[in-house]
Amino acid sequence: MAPIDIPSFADKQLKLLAAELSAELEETALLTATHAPSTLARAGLAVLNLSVSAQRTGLGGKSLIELSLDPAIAGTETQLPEHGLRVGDIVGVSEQPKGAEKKKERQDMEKKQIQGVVVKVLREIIVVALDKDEVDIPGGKLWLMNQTMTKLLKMPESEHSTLMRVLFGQSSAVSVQPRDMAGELEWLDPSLNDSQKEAIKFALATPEVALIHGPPGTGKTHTLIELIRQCLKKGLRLLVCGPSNISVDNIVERLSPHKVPMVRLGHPARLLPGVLNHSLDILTRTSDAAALVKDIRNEMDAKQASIRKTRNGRERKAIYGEIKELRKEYRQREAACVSSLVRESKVVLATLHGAGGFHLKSQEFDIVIVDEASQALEAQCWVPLLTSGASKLILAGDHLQLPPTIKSSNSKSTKQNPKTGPDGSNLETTLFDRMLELYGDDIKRMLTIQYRMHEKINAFPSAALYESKLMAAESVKARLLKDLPYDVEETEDTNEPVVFWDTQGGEFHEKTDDDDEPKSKSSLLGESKSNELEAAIVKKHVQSLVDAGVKAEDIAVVTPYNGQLAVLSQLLKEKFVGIELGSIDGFQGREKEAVVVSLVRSNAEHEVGFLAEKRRLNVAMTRPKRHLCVVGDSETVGRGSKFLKSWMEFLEENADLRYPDLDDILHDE
Ligand SMILES: Nc1ncnc2c1ncn2[C@@H]1O[C@H](COP(=O)(O)OP(=O)(O)OP(=O)(O)O)[C@@H](O)[C@H]1O
Repeated sequence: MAPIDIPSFADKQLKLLAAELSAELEETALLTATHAPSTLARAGLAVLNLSVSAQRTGLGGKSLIELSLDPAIAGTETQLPEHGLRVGDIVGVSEQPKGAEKKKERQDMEKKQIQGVVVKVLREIIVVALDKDEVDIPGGKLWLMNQTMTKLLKMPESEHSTLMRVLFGQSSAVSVQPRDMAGELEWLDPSLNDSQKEAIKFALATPEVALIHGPPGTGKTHTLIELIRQCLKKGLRLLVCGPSNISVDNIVERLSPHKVPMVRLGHPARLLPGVLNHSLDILTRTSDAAALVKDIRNEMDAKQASIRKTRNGRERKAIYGEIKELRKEYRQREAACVSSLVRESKVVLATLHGAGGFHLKSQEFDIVIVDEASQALEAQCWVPLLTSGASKLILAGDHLQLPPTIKSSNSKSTKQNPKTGPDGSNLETTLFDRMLELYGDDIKRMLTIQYRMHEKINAFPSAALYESKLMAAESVKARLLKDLPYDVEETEDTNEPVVFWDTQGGEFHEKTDDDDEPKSKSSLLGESKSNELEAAIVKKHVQSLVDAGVKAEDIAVVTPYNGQLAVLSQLLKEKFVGIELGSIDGFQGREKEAVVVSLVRSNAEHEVGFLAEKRRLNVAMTRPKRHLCVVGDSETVGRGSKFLKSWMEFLEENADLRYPDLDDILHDE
């Protein structure tokens, strides 16, 4: 594989990120007048809907602009949404395209972007010092974008670390030899399985970059906990990140019983209550070092009180002076307290964008670990990589499940426009994907025992996607609904791990939601499809599970189409209180005892749309523990792709097959 040029990679990513933002804005502008959370905003890479609330000249004659939420959009809400921008971040500010703007106009706006550095971040404002003195500040609604990629673009070659060069294929990754992994490790967790142990040994032995490939339910986090503890035994310092707060908190919670010296960065209001005692903000107030800070606070309060008692103007002025000095000291001590807490922590945990914070400035780490790496945009992963100075990266994820959602069509890998390779010209390509494309399977180890699914549910994904290496653990391989720890009757459903309701025959036809609606609106909802008769079969199946005693909260129904979700909600939500209904994409990372998948597509043209994405199907079929029920038209679906054809064949041979009777269904309705 040819080495990748870093500046041109960063440049392509920057253009794609800008296009992605435009695409999202276009969509939200048409759907609603107010702003909706977007992928980039959620990823901490952008803040939308801002306006300039003040402008002044700062040190060195630089223009400073103060940005806050545009009141025309935000109404009474003044607090900025979570954004991850920190003092020192390079940002671009530009006019926010309106949905109606033509592509050319939008591109012109992007060109007019002005660059600057964040100098102040408060709850309600962000102040940016502009790079150039005389610039036209754009009018109207603005957006601001984190420019980690700009940093990468502008970084001189002499500053590129060995790890960076390896990540771009400019130096090759040193491959790990069996002898490097030969020594016996003393395992801290006796329950680890062999593939987990192998992955840990591999990650420890790898000099630069290692991938831990964790298919559904295989204990990625379980493995990372042992890996972190083993690294600590070797005296290494770690920066551990994930794309979401919950992914990071999950690790903090599981490390906590092991008394690891760690600190979690991030606003306490966004952390799980169970991890608060590791939050940097909280520790700054409660630790021993905090006592010194508190003493000064008390002294300041006492002085403040004495002012009220003093009538003499000169004395008052003197006390004010003293308070000012004390305040300075207070700030210094607080900063020292924070920095010593961080310095003493062998493990620092933060979201990917949170890792860009000033707390980590001049902090050195040996290794960056990213959990759920195949759900993160590559631009996000570069935040901890650029701040940490680490020489090694460990990514844990599963590239065979869904990547982060991308809206801009010029970045999406579609059938007509297949993946364009690892050169940065596709936002959907994650760092995890790119490493696999660059170095192949030698760079990863796969976890092969899953602790979720019955072996019959496991069989197809294992064979079709995981080279038949994925096995069900002894403890789960034969679990059925009838064995649930509460009273469930033995029926043909509760005794069966995989059921397929095949609607072939053309009677259960799909409906396109724009059949009776204006096209533009429905295409925004993802050209949504629904299938009411199929939904009726779902209802019948759920009813029979519930009649057998399965609790509604142990059942989930998932579908790829929002249109079908709306139909299912109407039919099931009130009748089966506690049942979970969701899109397949939204259910990634979750599990349920029983899962019903409604495939929707049934048409004479054999069009399957969204279903052609095998990573989506993989997510759908790997959510259940004890019972998977698929409802769909094998004639339509089976002709969608090779993968779909083999899935339909598998179901026909292995599932408990059911053919619905239309009269029956209509009668039940
Ligand atoms: N070696 C093991 N022995 C027994 N149980 C295990 C082992 N490894 C993982 N598990 C169990 O498997 C389940 C999934 O593990 P964990 O939560 O660590 O995985 P995850 O990576 O977060 O999940 P997923 O891979 O599905 O995203 C947990 O209930 C965990 O206790």
